[in-house]
Amino acid sequence: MSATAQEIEPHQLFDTILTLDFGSQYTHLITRRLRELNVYSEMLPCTQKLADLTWKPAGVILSGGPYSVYEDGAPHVDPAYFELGVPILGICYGMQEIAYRSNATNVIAGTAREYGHADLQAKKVDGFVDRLFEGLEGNMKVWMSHGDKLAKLPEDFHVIASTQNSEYAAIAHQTKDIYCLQFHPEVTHTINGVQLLKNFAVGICKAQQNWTMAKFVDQEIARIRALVGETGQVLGAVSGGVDSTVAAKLMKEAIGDRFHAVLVNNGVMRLNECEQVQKTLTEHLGINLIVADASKLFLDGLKGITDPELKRKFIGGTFIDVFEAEAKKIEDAAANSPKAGKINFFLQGTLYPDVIESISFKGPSATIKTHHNVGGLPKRMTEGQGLKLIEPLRELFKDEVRDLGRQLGIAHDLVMRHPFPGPGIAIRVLGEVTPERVEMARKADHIFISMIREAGLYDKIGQAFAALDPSRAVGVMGDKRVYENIVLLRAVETTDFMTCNPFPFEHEFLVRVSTRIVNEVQGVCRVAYDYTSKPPGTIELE
Ligand SMILES: Nc1ncnc2c1ncn2[C@@H]1O[C@H](COP(=O)(O)OP(=O)(O)OP(=O)(O)O)[C@@H](O)[C@H]1O
Ligand SMILES: O=c1[nH]c(=O)c2[nH+]cn([C@@H]3O[C@H](COP(=O)(O)O)[C@@H](O)[C@H]3O)c2[nH]1
Ligand SMILES: NC(=O)CC[C@H](N)C(=O)O
Ligand SMILES: [Mg+2]
Repeated sequence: MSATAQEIEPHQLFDTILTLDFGSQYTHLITRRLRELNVYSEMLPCTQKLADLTWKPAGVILSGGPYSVYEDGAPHVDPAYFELGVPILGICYGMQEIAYRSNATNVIAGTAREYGHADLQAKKVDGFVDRLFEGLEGNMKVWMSHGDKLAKLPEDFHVIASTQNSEYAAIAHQTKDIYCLQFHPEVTHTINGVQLLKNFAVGICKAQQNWTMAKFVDQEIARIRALVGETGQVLGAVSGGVDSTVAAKLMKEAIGDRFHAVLVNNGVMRLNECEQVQKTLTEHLGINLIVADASKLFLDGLKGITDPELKRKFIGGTFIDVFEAEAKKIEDAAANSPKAGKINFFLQGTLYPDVIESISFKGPSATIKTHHNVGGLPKRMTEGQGLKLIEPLRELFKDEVRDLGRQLGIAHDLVMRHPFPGPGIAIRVLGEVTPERVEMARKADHIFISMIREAGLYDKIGQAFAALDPSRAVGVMGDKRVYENIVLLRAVETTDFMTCNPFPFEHEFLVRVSTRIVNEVQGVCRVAYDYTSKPPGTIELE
């Protein structure tokens, strides 16, 4: 990355609150809540040394975490942050860490663990420590999740709020800008938690609330131009999904037709999807999209594969083969023309949750599905062809990407599309994938999604699709015995796709969908609705 491109990273442009992650499930919510307040925030692992940080945060938050500060091997913060001269807020583990640093006997295992609601009473101390609870002087419902507690007040600290169980529910240093909360202000169960974070970030750290999408667009376009230079060419894998479409539009704005978008028809896309995506991207967004039809290659190769992970591996690997071939074709076609030149960049729609997943301080975490690991797709491409990655969305959450899409003038329907996995219908045809089975799943999915749209439910649902079960069932159709396939419908409510609940359709609606699918999709005689939440299920069935 060139020096100019480095200079305009968001944390250089916006006052940034740094959240150091000690492994809590809620750490990313701290970052989210601050950004909702238009304060830019980034999350780094708790092992981040201040000396290795290339920018100065406006304030530092130490998150919660599953460890006990007094345990062997528990993570500890680099003491240099306390000499940086910016305000510090410790949340739960973060609070215990601050107390422990002051004196190791300050933190002990509590006699009663405390999970859930608590009634908090803020206390006026008459001093600058009152600023954290400014405007929140009365009673407040907060959410606790801890087993350890402070045994005594660290030296030079005041109690600024208590609950019945936690005498030290909030404490603050008498002269330095150090604040600690035993409860979690970042979860929605803490009523007014956002106000507390605002008091810290805006009131105490003096961070400006100027993180907006409009600003991000300008800044990101400038960054891409600096990175790619005057002649650089960029290749992008574009699926028609929200992330790659928004990223592609941004590239188009930044470098025009030096951006080449490629959609791979892998034979497991939805009904008419490739045609529609091509039309939308070309006509509506002015992006020149090449559709590489590799459907036979994919479908032939999928023959006989039943294991979900093997399907993903085969599809991922074949994607790369196709992209490599396309990159070469584009270069060859431009040879001896003014546009001749090597493609030296590859666009990827990586989002912040993927980044968080890979940097979060959780220790070795189990891989549930390979797609959760960042950068699986283009690794061989980037190493093999020496392509450099461009990831314009890597600081953004999904709803921020949607916001960015609207900012770039992308139509509502496109911006609000449900996510669709790269391996497509191949992981929705459970067991072996054959062209006939793909066709059944595809038709059933089309009926289900069209009916959801007609009922005005599409935007209320996080993701919906039809899948095909590997077993068959007996039915009676037109007085004849049939032994045919079972379609599984899945629709979920979710905001972050990490957890979900089944969507509560009205019974009558599902009956109507079922009737249409059985009537219209040849080879299907049963329809079932999946009521599993995540966890223990996952959103996809494979
Ligand atoms: N059929 C395809 N052709 C080209 N690239 C694809 C295809 N399917 C997936 N990709 C690439 O893989 C990436 C990951 O897919 P993913 O589904 O996570 O994102 P998306 O499709 O852009 O957005 P969404 O999450 O809304 O579906 C895409 O951003 C795109 O770069
Ligand atoms: O690009 C992708 N490649 C995959 O292999 C893949 N598997 C799941 N998903 C999508 O990820 C989200 C969470 O899905 P799960 O609960 O099934 O893990 C949901 O939005 C899923 O559709 C994938 N996306
Ligand atoms: N949520 C947390 O940060 C918990 C901190 C610590 N592990 C405790 O149980 O008290
Ligand atoms: Mg997709």
